[in-house]
Amino acid sequence: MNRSALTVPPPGTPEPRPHPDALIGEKLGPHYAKCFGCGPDHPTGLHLEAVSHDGLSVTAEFTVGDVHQGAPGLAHGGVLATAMDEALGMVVWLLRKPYVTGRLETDYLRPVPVGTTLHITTRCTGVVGRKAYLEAEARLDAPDGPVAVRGAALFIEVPVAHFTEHGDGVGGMTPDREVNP
Ligand SMILES: CCCCC/C=C\C/C=C\C/C=C\C/C=C\CCCC(=O)SCCNC(=O)CCNC(=O)[C@H](O)C(C)(C)COP(=O)(O)OP(=O)(O)OC[C@H]1O[C@@H](n2cnc3c(N)ncnc32)[C@H](O)[C@@H]1OP(=O)(O)O
Repeated sequence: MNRSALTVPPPGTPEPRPHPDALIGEKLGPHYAKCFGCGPDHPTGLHLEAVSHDGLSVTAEFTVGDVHQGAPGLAHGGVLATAMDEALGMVVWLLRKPYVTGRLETDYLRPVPVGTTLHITTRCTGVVGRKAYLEAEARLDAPDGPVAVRGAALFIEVPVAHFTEHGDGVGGMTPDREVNP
């Protein structure tokens, strides 16, 4: 993909490892019930479901519904970027520190019809200080289907105060998924 240097780790950056207490090889629950990306209580959200893997990687599935259209019968590009953002955020969750998206790059390679299940794979390629470098790929209807979207991102580690000062705090986070218990 056309990827800026900002989302590629500097040469020599060591391979990142998940936190020793991170759940690997397991289904990752939603981090917040009302989250547009993963929350089960969101009526028109993406309801993204993900599984973590060794190597600081996540696979996730998202089925495009009627409520996700841009052009008639096709997924909205912003919704697809959201799906990538969510699946990328689930990877940094495995570092068990709070992160937010700083930069998100998206390349759209194929249209994604309503009814498609996107198989998304995301991976962390390096962590330098507060910066986590990430990449993502979404394939049509199967883990080895045609690539429809590629993504890359820079996530920035933030203190928990980021959420208490700017949002409604961390009360909605499920207790067993706390970042820093
Ligand atoms: C029990 C506790 C529970 C807490 C739970 C909390 C969270 C849950 C965590 C995980 C949830 C699990 C899954 C997540 C699911 C979904 C993921 C969605 C994530 C999002 O959807 S989240 C919303 C959108 N997101 C924002 O709402 C961010 C708004 N923004 C800011 O809040 C600031 O902007 C911030 C904090 C980003 C930086 O501000 P700052 O002042 O702290 O730091 P600063 O600016 O110094 O940047 C430090 C270094 O990052 C470089 N840098 C920064 N931004 C860059 C950019 N855009 N491009 C290239 N480089 C960039 C600088 O160049 C510098 O680099 P260097 O150190 O090399 O100079």
